[in-house]
Amino acid sequence: MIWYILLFLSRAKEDDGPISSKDVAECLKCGRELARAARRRGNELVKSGINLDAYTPGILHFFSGDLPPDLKKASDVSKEILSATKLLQMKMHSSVTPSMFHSYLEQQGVCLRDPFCQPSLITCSSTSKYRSIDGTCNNEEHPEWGRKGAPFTRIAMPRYADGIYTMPVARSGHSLPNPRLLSTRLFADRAIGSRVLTNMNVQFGQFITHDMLFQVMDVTDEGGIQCCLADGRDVLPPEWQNDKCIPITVPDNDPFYRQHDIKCLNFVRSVTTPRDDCSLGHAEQMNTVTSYLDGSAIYGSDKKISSKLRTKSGGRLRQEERTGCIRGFLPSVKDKFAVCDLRNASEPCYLAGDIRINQSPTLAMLHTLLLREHNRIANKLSKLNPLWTDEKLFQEARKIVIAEIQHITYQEWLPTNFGADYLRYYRISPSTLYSRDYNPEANPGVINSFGAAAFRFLHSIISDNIVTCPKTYDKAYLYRLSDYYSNPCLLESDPDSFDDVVRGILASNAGESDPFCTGEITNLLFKSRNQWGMDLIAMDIQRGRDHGIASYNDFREICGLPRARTFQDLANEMSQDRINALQHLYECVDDIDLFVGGALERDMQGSILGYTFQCIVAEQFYRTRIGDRFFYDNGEMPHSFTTDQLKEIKKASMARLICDNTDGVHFVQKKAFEVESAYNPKYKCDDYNNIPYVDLTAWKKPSLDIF
Ligand code: HEM
Ligand SMILES: [Ca+2]
Repeated sequence: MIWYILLFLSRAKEDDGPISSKDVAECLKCGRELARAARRRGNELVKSGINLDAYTPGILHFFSGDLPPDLKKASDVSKEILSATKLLQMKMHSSVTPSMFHSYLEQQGVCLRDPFCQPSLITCSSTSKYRSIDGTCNNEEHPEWGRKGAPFTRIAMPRYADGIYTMPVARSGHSLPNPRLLSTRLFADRAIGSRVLTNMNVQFGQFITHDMLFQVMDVTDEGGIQCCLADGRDVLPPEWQNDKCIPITVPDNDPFYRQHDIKCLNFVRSVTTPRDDCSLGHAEQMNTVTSYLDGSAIYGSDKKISSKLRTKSGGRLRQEERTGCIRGFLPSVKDKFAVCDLRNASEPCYLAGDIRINQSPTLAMLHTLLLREHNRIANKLSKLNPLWTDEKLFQEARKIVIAEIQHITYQEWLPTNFGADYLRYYRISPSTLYSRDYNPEANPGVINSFGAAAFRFLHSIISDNIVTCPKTYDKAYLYRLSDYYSNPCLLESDPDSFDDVVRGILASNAGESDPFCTGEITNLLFKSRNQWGMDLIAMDIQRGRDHGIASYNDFREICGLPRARTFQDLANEMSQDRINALQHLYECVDDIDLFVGGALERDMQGSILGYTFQCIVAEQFYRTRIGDRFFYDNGEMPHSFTTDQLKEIKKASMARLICDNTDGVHFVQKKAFEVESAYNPKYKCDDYNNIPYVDLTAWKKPSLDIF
């Protein structure tokens, strides 16, 4: 067999083998035509009325994802590359397996030639003291690393059925288990609350997710893609389906959807992007935001958006005033009904650096705190340095806000969730003052299995309700999450509402990190005015397959666990009843999806994750720290903070962020990601010993230092 592969590859290389250079050129040409035809067909389908209706879960899903126009070309080129790769594969002898084909492509290095694919023309100024908005030039050798629009990186070979892009199948060649069935059988709704974590912990997790990654679904030039009959009673017949459709079908006996007669949940494949050299090969998905933890959800990932968000005076971001409130609110979007699910135009719909901002009121609340923090800092800096220009004030305030977010993430959020011991073990914790770990060889790109599987497990800690709490703390009001998707109006019912939401999120417990998930996300996601919505867990499983994420068993091996040969080999990591459930649903232990297997593992001590997810999440946060030239505590760089400044930044905390940016929240527990207790009492905001204050006088410069 090996002999045959070698012979085959060497013949192919000499051009007189099964594939000649003429064949390759033909595949590239036809690939382009096929991709263009698919695009025309997609547009025609939408124009002929197969589109997403208003007030449906499908359209709300598209509200929180749009392909920026400047990334459309990359998406189109990648479709041409994928079609060409498929055509080339079809020209191969039938005995050529996907992995042999992969080796062939690697050896040959066949690339699409398109002006778009010229070696990157990014020019970097080596003296810039500040990060770029789009993530370019952070790494001086690889200015494209971590940029908006970069491909997600992989730490395992993809498991596409054809090795290129088709959805994965079981070892036997049968279909993998239905994602909705897996969701109902393994991720049932049982209201178990975390004993320790607050809902602020959940909200911050979603915020840093949105800073680091955003995979968007494919769209046509005419609008979003519909894969189900409009009433959800069935999938569309194949001749009416866009080729990016991967709808989730609902089993007949479904415990929830049965009563609503829903058989199909709309679902569309993610946008793909070429590798940097436009080489032929398997699909890579696109990250449409900067991978760095760099506040991109606040400031935007491209210059145009960033500029739209600024006042252009005093270094401030745009904000709106509200009667009865001291502090500002996020600016409003122009066309509210295009991205929010409002009952009337007086309800708010906000604009920020990330389009997902309005997905829930608590997400918009955290964005508002950070907007206020930026403007608070810009105002202080301007008082300290009256000669600083708008640009200087903006960049310095942005740099401080990003440093605070990185500090809160690495010193507060990660240890709370994953255990301080593990962070030390995986070398994630930064040092006491400066760290010197920047490694220009480390690609800070987001790992596909982190975004499409491991980090999504935190969907299990979302709780049913949004809680609000008045100043007196004598009552708590509960609002169902599903009544407020894409509608942040809870923040503005009256002048106290914003602070009531902050008090509520600090006083309410997150869900437990277990494979039980609230029906608010597994039955009612984006329900709008309907009685039913989508299933986020089924989507997580389907998304993992869409991205060709390697199996759970592959990741066990990558992370250092023995490969399981039988279901029983999982016994060290999982309880017997979970093993039994898996055995009941999957044909073979190799078939288990990463999302499912990882979610069912026992938690590591002190962590909300099991061994395999912990390993992937740790690898990601390690890369995010050591691969970022501008990481906040990097020392000895032209842009490094001075010792006095860094000491101040390291006083930042979630509790302080709340104290400084609310009108009427005057008491906060020191560890805001954990519930109040005897060991974590509330302190007054002016108790600077217990809730330290970041003193900005360390930023006062001699008056000549204007820029
Ligand atoms: C109310 C709370 C939340 C809602 C409604 C929500 C909803 C969603 C939706 C609709 C998607 C896109 C699904 C897809 O198309 O594949 C998504 C993706 C994701 N979510 Fe959440 N989520 C929430 C909270 C969280 C939290 C707390 C975390 C983690 C700490 C998280 C992590 C992720 C990740 C990593 C992705 C993939 C992002 C991407 O690739 O663009 N989410 N979420
Ligand atoms: Ca970012």
